[in-house]
Amino acid sequence: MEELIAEIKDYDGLVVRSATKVTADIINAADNLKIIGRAGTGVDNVDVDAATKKGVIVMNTPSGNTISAAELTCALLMSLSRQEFMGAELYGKVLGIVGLGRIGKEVATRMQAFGMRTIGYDPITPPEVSASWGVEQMSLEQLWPQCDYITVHTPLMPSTVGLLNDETFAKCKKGVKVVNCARGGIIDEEALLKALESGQCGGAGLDVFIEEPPKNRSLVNHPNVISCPHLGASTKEAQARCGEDIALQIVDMVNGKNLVGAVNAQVLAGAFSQESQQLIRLGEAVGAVLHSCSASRKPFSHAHIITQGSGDSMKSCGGYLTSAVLVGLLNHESGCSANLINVQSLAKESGIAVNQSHCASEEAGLCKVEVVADGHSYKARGSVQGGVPVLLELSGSVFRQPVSLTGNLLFLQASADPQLLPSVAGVLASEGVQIESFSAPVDHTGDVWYCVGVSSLLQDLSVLKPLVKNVAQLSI
Ligand SMILES: NC(=O)C1=CN([C@@H]2O[C@H](COP(=O)(O)OP(=O)(O)OC[C@H]3O[C@@H](n4cnc5c(N)ncnc54)[C@H](O)[C@@H]3O)[C@@H](O)[C@H]2O)C=CC1
Ligand SMILES: O=C(O)C(=O)COP(=O)(O)O
Repeated sequence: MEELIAEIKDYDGLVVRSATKVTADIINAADNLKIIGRAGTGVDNVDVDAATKKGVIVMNTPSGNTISAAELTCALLMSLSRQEFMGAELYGKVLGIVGLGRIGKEVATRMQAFGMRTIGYDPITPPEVSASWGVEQMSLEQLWPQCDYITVHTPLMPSTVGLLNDETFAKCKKGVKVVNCARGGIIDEEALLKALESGQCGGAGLDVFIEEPPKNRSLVNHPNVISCPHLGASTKEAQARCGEDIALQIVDMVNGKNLVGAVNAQVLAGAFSQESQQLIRLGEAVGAVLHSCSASRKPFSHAHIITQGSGDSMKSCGGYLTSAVLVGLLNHESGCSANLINVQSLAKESGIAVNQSHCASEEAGLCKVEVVADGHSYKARGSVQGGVPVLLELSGSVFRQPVSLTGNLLFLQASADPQLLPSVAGVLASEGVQIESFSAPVDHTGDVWYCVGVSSLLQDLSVLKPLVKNVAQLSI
């Protein structure tokens, strides 16, 4: 681990199997890290929360080793049936499969070839789906007493820790044989040892342990246990598949082509088209404008993002557009390095209440944002025109021409005044800054917002203070 912490600093990507524990310390030491690729299924060896907070994508290759893990499970079931001089046929016996996902399904169809009756339980896989591959679903209460063999194929999570425990072993047939090729702890290790000692459990095939390799050897050394050191995925074929899958998935992600296998970046799914990229740039730019214009009144307490338009892209972009706006709002905060992966959790940590809604309308796609900082509301409305993000309105001031949200921009709030432009131009010229564009609001009453495109940002914004009520600048 020390070695990885020292080495990881300059790397953009990290690919691991299950033995490498990617802890928060490793993730936080990785200044450039953008992606953690798990060449395999379970991501319980990666601190996914820490990665998400750091804005790092975690991705796995969930189907590359399915067949290998299923085959090892079947090999253990067969070995358990013939472990002694006098064995027992699998034919006609009942196999209970807890977890009917990828591996559970492959185990079922293989063991049916031996004439086993396959029953199972899964809270997500519909009974009619598992029935189509020969597994009758039932509650665990109904399942335990019927099984001659039980195999578990769930992820390790609070609801699956100790699925087989003292209480559930007691509900099983005496002499039931169990296999765990999923994760250590799904079958409670102490309960299993007790059941093996009492004969309630007639044998166990274990590929995984709570601690790997297990320091406590009581299960491994038990005469009725057949054990492997986490070899379910260790075949040439599975390793070739997982290695190739993770490499291709990372290359696709880096090339902005596709996002496959990400476990913590749901917001990015479907955000790779050119249209989505333009909307993301719009969201970030609108967020950045509101960040600059409300600079004196932080922190934000509320952000409401409304998408408007009838097109499919506007209906489906809410998730990533909201995140993009938040990136623009938060990215310039000191010490904050927000991106689309971590920004929702950063916003939550900063106490910003975020709302998102969509309003179907015949108008072209619009992104409207309202933020509240120190009790004051700031609003912006923008869209994408000709592939470029533009600002149409800022806090009640509708611009005569859409403001192109690119380059160096100055936002000025002042009383409506035709003399403002020449006065501002004079001050800017004396600072060596040229005006490249100027957008005035339609309205001429009260305090209004102007936007000025400039050749470079001002060193000292206060030179404009005598002319305006409020001034902000940013570079997009
Ligand atoms: N020993 C090894 O080398 C390998 C182990 N694995 C492990 O095998 C396990 C299964 O992998 P896959 O089949 O690919 O996963 P999967 O995600 O396709 O299937 C898991 C299934 O478990 C179900 N499930 C969740 N909670 C449950 C509960 N409380 N009771 C019953 N079912 C529940 C889910 O609905 C899902 O259908 C994972 O833990 C994975 O890490 C995977 C590959 C190799
Ligand atoms: O893919 C999984 O979940 C596994 O348990 C396989 O782990 P491994 O890649 O063999 O270290």
